[in-house]
Amino acid sequence: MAGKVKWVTDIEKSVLINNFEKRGWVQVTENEDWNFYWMSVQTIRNVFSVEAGYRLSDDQIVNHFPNHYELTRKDLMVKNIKRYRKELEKEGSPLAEKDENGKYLYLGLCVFHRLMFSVNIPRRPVQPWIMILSHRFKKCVPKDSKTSSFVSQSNKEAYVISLYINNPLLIGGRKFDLRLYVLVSTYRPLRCYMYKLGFCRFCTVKYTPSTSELDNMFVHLTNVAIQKHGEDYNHIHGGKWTVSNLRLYLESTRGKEVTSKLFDEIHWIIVQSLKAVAPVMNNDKHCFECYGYDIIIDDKLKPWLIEVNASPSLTSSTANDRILKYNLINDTLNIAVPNGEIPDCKWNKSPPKEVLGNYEILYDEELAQGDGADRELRSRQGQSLGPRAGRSRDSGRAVLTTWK
Ligand SMILES: Nc1ncnc2c1ncn2[C@@H]1O[C@H](COP(=O)(O)OP(=O)(O)OP(=O)(O)O)[C@@H](O)[C@H]1O
Repeated sequence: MAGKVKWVTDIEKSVLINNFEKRGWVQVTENEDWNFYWMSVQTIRNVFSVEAGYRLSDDQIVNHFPNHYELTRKDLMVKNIKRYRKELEKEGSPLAEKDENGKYLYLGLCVFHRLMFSVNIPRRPVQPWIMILSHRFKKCVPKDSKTSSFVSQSNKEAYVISLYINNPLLIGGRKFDLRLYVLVSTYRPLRCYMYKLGFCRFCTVKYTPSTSELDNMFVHLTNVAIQKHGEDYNHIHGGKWTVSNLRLYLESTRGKEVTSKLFDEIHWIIVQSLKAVAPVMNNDKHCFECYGYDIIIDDKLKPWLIEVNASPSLTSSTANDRILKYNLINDTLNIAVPNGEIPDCKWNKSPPKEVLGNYEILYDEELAQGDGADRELRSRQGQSLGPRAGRSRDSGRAVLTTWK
């Protein structure tokens, strides 16, 4: 058995197990010597807890960073993005430029989320809020803009409340969101990859911003786990579109230039969210992580980051889904475990292009060295102003946003 990777998982999904078996890896239990552990977020907490006293050896790797929640908990993500913006502002970075109303011109990345323990909603305009409580959803609208409060059955639990995007881009009258996969192999230096085969998840019932339908989950929540219980759920396509279909649709209905700008902005948001958490992330050399980014596009074609998932679902709702997720894991393993051999966590985590499969480099801090904020901004302004005015010749090596 020497020389073969020994794997464990506590997530019994065929797309994982088929990939391990295809490589001729050997299954062991967590109490035996293992090299590769694809684990849930609960297990990673235990592995890295002080009480566990676990020390991973150089030939062991895992699929999470210990404090991934700095990115994947909505309120912490917001806190980190705010801190990142302040730091850029202090440095006098042009990226932190604001408009005349004090709004960041380039760093308005995500929906406003807030962790709350009481029931008062921060005072804001009449826009609805979405409240997430113990994985169950309750939506609420301020009763009126002055009181901005509502009655809760329990005020002991923690809530995350988020400003609700009530003007989503609709296709066929339906709301959808994007699920994009992003692999981070190291945070310092930051190196991340974008998976080309993301998808859109559509609601089964036509959208209306009317408050009378606010309780209708089939109108507002794009989660497959919810939509599959809808009367109109289609089990063949599962209410999904590939991102490339979305791109084609937008190019033909809105034009190539705005579509390109939208995708550039999506890539920009993802890179900036990762840069915001990089300084606080425990960049343990045994770790890599494949995140599921959830993005909603509004009717002005502005993308909003809703959430980042550390354990994106590996459940397959359709035949295409199964192929996609199998390939996602295959390509992820090819990057995380070079040549499928016993891992050495000290390798430089810079795989050759040939093994990337459907991943492409989204950002590589080492290649970007010397590019600096000015250059990033120039490329961003170039995109916003139109036909790539500010793009510099080789910046595309480092940042995907400049060569899509
Ligand atoms: N701020 C928002 N504006 C508009 N729609 C939203 C917003 N937040 C969430 N949604 C909708 O609700 C759905 C579920 O939200 P979200 O993914 O944040 O919940 P969750 O409980 O964290 O779900 P999971 O972790 O299972 O993905 C999203 O897919 C999206 O369709």
